[in-house]
Amino acid sequence: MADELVEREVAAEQTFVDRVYRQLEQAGVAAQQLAREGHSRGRLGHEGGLVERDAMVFQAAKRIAQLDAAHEGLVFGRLDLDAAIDAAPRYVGRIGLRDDDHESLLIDWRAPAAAVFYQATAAEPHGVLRRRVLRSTGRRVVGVEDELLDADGIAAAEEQGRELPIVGEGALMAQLSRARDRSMHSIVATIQAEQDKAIRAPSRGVVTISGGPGTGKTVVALHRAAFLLYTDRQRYERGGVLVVGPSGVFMRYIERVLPSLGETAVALRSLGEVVDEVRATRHDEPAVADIKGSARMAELMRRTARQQAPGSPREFRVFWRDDRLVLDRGKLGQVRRQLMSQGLRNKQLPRVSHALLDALWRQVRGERGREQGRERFNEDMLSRDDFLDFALAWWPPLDAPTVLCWLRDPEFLARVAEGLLSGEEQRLLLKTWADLDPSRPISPQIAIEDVPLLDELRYALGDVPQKADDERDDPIALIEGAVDIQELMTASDREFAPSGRAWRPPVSSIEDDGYAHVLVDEAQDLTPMQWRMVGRRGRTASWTIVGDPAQSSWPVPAESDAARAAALERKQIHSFHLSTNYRNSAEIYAHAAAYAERVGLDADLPDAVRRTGEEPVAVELPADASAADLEAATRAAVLDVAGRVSGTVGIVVPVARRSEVNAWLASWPELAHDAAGARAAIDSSVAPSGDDRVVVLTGLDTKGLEFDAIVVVRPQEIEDESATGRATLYVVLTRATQLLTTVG
Ligand SMILES: Nc1ncnc2c1ncn2[C@@H]1O[C@H](COP(=O)(O)OP(=O)(O)OP(=O)(O)O)[C@@H](O)[C@H]1O
Repeated sequence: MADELVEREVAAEQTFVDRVYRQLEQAGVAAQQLAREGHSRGRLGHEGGLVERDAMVFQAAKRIAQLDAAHEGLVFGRLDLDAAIDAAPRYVGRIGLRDDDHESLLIDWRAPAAAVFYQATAAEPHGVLRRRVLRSTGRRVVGVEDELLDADGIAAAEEQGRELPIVGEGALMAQLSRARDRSMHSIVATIQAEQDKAIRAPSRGVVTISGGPGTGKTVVALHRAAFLLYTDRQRYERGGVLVVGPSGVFMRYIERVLPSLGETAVALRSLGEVVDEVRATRHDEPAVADIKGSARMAELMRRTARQQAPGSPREFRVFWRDDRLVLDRGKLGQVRRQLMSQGLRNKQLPRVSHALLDALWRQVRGERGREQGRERFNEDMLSRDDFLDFALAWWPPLDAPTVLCWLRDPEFLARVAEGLLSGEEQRLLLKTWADLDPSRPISPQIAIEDVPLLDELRYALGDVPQKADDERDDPIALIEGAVDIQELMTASDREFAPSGRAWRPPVSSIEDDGYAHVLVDEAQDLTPMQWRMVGRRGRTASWTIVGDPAQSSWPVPAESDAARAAALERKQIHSFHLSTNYRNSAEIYAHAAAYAERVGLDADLPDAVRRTGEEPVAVELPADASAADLEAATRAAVLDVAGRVSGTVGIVVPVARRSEVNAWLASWPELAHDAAGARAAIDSSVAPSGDDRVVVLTGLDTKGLEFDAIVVVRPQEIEDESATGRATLYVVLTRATQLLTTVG
């Protein structure tokens, strides 16, 4: 009987869903027609606007269908309201859709009319009698999950002949228990009331979202990005939305959420990719990362950007008429200081030749020379290769990678680091910079921690001014300094560039860095230097900042707080807090919370709502256990959990054991062929392919991710690995949805 009832309800919903898809196909036809007409009609008045909207809806729906056919349907929610409000059901979907009469058929989840779907509770039903979530596979409805919000209301409705049965076990629990795969999924169907408030917060100033592990901070922030695009598409599409997360692995984990909501106009960048055209993927060791992240590096970069280019000429001599003119160190020093005082280094390029000519002209004393005058002098000088070569070699246009490479020289570093860095700190930095080579692309040579330094240099150097085309052959423009830098560099490069690399202007300009909205995830981990870098992208933006201080891996929180405050200037802050852990089973989270308490982390402890009956398992090895014992115990643990969950398994290891454990995995035949088809991925940092179910990660790699099962190898070593090892281990212990085993 109960099954029959469910079947009947599912069939009824299928009828509606079929209608939605038919309507969508019509939108598709309209969209194609629009494309054929070259958009000419789209801009004309009311009718054109409607056709254009059809096209947009169709495109968004196509993207969603491609991405999520196997998981989530376009239509996911239904509300039955008090007849006094509306006796007809209202449907909520990932996009909005109208029928032929332009009446609403499906409400976009972000529209004000859909808010009640998320905000109604039994205590405050807002006129909602029943909330229903439709579970679908592609176009097929496979189940419904109902929630009763107003029992008296339903009884009254049934008296009036409306049938509103309650079926299913609750959408949230069904959603939370599903097996995890390699991607984060959208939660549109089950957004909870406290999350909805953060998603729909007005877009002014800064919205902060805090909460303990697994409370949905990341997924909520992404839905907020989609909400902002919906509410003010023009502004956010034109200005851009930047989402910054901790790692490439994390960005790949979250990259499907926004497209599955129909949004693609968002830049997802890991901290190693925030600067255009730069892509760093590896971390420095913790001691080096701590130095490179500290606010002192801003001063170091400022000083570096003001140094004379190593290897540049220090003197210029020329005969003109009856005079021997000399620019020696002292005179050049004066010109340098004068130019530097006028603004950013590259911005002075157009003034360089003029300033040098001034200094030379002051030395012209002979009668013949004075009589011929300054104009003639300028013309003569500017037609001499030796003068132009000198000018450009002495004050070359500089890009940030070239200047960063200056720091590989110990003497240079000692000079600029005076009073800023200890000898030991300089030694640690040199270890990572000694092999920098300015003639090779910079990205593969640098660590994630170097990227903010490059950005700092970009801003300290300034952009190289572009020369207007009509000034090309104008000698006056040349004197004014509008030299064609590219052409002249070719000559001077031959002599002065370290390896003959011709200088090219960077493609990106610091003026193009700004976004309309900046969303920072795992914000507790940003170093002061990273805050400065991200801050530059959001000077005029609204912000969403997401984090949990107890999960922080930055050792000097006060320094970071100051940098964060500076990045946000005096923007108004609206704070939201999430209090339910949707990831971990209650058993796993109790274990992690007890750990946090034991080691003295000041953790924000959310409630975990889902019980599985599976307690975490601790496998204890004797202190003198051999490598073979550790491997055997790890293998047993991994095979055990891999056999009991159908989704992903993470093996978390100390950094120093990473390659060792990867080698083990490669030699375990069971893993390659286990019953559930698990295949070992070799090392997460090389981007395992999509169907790999088992991955090896270090503690820091796990930030923001989740797995059905986690096996932690030697947790004590992870804790001892860095100054913030306890927080890292706490992160690791909060990654599993179903099973947690530690092998210690
Ligand atoms: N309302 C919801 N409905 C269904 N699933 C949810 C909901 N809220 C969160 N989740 C799920 O809970 C898990 C944790 O979410 P998320 O990763 O966003 O949490 P977080 O607060 O960023 O975690 P952490 O700080 O530990 O990295 C995800 O699988 C997410 O899909």
